Amino acid sequence: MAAPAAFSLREVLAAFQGCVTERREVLLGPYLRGWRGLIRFLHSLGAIFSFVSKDAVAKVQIMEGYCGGEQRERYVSLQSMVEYELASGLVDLHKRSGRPDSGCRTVLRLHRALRWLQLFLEGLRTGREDSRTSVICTDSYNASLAAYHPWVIRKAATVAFCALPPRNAFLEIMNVGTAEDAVAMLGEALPYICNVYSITQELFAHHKLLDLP
Ligand SMILES: CCCCCCCC/C=C\CCCCCCCC(=O)N[C@@H](COP(=O)(O)O)[C@H](O)/C=C/CCCCCCCCCCCCC
Repeated sequence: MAAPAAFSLREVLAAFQGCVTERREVLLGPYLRGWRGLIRFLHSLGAIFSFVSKDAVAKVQIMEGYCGGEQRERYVSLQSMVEYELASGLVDLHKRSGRPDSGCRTVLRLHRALRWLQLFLEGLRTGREDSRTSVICTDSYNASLAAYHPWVIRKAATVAFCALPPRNAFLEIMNVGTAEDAVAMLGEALPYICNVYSITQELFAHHKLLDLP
């Protein structure tokens, strides 16, 4: 069996860069490719993060199922997905009904995680050489995703963060070159990630989809 491809920050950058169209639509193909790239990186951090990657993979798989399914033309962009799922009554708005998870609900979970990523990468980029990745990661998590997780997940996440390598070693395993090269590439990648986040936030707020159960 072929070994899984190594993580490439360049590919993640290209995916999030290619996500947004001139009409400010967010294309699901590149969006999910960006997530696949990030998950590859997570795998390289070891088994302690497997509870995180399992959940992220499950969510990406749900979306890939929709994007390759019978209604695939409705799942080209986040905008077309929201329009289709709302018009067809596919989204559980107040309580989960036992139906398959909607695309809107699933993307909302990834979208919240994207906010964590934005804060984490910005913390890494601007952090001092001797700053601790675990602290940057915990602070970013507490300022974003933690609000949506029960105690047991918050605890497990906080314990796992302690296993993260120091900042410069972390930057070096990004496969971009030196820590300085990685910082430069983060500076390039972040505006694209922020743009995808803001457009999605606006779209979900507009349709009152930010609290889906
Ligand atoms: C540019 C390269 C450097 C950074 C690379 C970071 C790689 C990160 C890859 C993936 C990020 C994690 C995505 C996690 C998605 C979590 C979605 C979620 O919130 N799920 C919960 C709610 O789902 P439902 O139950 O409502 O279906 C679910 O309960 C969560 C379960 C698992 C725990 C999630 C903990 C999240 C911690 C995020 C930090 C990851 C640590 C990365 C270390 C660098």
